[in-house]
Amino acid sequence: MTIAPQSPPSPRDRLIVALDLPSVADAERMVDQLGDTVTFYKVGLELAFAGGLPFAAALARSGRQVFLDLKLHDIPTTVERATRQVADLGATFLTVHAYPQTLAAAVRGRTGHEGATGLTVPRGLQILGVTVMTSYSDADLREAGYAEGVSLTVARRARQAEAAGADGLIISAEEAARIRGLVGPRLQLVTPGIRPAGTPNQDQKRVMTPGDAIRAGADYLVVGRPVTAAADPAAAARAIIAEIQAAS
Ligand SMILES: O=c1ccn([C@@H]2O[C@H](COP(=O)(O)O)[C@@H](O)[C@H]2O)c(=O)[nH]1
Repeated sequence: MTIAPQSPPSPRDRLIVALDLPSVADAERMVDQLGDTVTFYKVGLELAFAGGLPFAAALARSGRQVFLDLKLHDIPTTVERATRQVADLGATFLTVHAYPQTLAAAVRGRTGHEGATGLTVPRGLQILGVTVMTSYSDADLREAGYAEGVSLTVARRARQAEAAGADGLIISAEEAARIRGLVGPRLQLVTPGIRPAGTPNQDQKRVMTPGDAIRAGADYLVVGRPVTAAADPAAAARAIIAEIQAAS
């Protein structure tokens, strides 16, 4: 079988807006405000625990791309079965923590699933391994008992994710160029910790501007508060997309 090469996403499709909001009603309002400017949304823990999974499925059915940032981490059977359930929601990306057992289980869960009809259901779900959270510095990681620090830990987890058959990585854009050299072109590099110039870092420690992140080799930028807490979220999103375009 020949697989046609995928065309690279447009600048607009490379921006993933994190809907870290307290209710589905707030999320619906934000999606309405952003209109056609944004095509790709992330539903994380806050919204998922507020009824966000049916909302995410509806968003996917409406033609938007959906990233379920659920950061699964459990014994392999639980992760595999949970991934099977998530695969039915129509999302594009699902995160799991980038540990070898967890990654391998999620990859099994997103493939070869039998639907209610007994036929294998075709899957679009891609598994992203969370390497080291962008809110962690070297000191934070060492305090948590990981003596290697950020750079070596991200590299180790990236190689393990590739070996496990994951589709992509959550890294900070600071690591993108080096990790691309390590893992080759197959894995999608998805980067939170994006801060347009002049916006506060808040709890993020490893940050980059949208333009620098694209130049460093990020495939997708995840942006939450700089868009959702802006006075004009659509204008903030348009400015980021313009920066992505200029840097592409
Ligand atoms: O390492 C990680 C993994 C996930 N995130 C998520 O991305 C967004 C970032 O939101 P901002 O408001 O732009 O800081 C948020 O949903 C995190 O849960 C991350 O930041 N870092």
